[in-house]
Amino acid sequence: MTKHETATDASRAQDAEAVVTVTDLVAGYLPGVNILNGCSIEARKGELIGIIGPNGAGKSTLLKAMFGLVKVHSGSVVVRGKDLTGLKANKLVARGVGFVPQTNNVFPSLTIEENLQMGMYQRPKDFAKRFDFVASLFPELGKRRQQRAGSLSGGERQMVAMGRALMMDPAVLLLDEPSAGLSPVKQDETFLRVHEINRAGVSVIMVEQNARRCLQICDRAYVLDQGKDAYTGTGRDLMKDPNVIKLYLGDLADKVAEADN
Ligand SMILES: Nc1ncnc2c1ncn2[C@@H]1O[C@H](COP(=O)(O)OP(=O)(O)OP(=O)(O)O)[C@@H](O)[C@H]1O
Repeated sequence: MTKHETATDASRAQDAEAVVTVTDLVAGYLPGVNILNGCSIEARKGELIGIIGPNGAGKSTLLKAMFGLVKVHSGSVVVRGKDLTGLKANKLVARGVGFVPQTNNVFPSLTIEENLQMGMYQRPKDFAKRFDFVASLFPELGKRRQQRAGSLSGGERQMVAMGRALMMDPAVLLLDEPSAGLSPVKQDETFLRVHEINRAGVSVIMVEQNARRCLQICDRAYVLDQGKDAYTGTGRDLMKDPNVIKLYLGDLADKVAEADN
């Protein structure tokens, strides 16, 4: 049974408090050129939120704007009740926001352990405790802590990058296309790990190109179009929504119908 099929999980999440509320975000890389055009999303405590949409819709830009890497022109990013709009990344990390970029997300010349230390430079005394937590989610990282990250496979690097972001005990983890460039088997493994991270109590906002898998594991998702949240709902509802299918999903709905039968 996938997560979105458990009614109790869904209703629990609906009652939960908001961890992140993004309201009417307008942001872009260049003056006068907005990529986000009034985008609003919310993640409640314990939720796994998917962000999908066509190429160039602004999915990665949304995460970067939330993480202080793209200039916000208007709108707000509120985390656990505090307005953190436009704060720099290091301040956001200290306030409970973790971010895993899509590429160049490990230090290849450093060992796994050193990579994880880099995630904790603001709170080094808690290293051992947090390392144990990360190693409980990713046992391979614990066993191979002295191995250089540059010698790891793409899937293993993704785990190091997620592990590093988890070191600061984030309330919300922002993941930019964690399955990008991985084989189908490794993609499945990565989604499983994301699900486990979420089950360990971390709210997750995940941008994904692999819409079908994303909608299968998330509690709710947003479909972005032209820098705005065009549709939202549970994964299953979105897969059946004619507007979403027309905009983005194509023949995905047939596959869902097949799976239902
Ligand atoms: N560093 C940058 N400088 C200027 N424009 C950028 C930059 N990065 C992205 N853009 C532009 O912002 C728009 C949205 O890009 P973004 O990467 O957020 O889309 P996306 O929905 O994540 O797409 P994809 O699924 O293809 O990764 C695109 O038109 C892109 O060209």
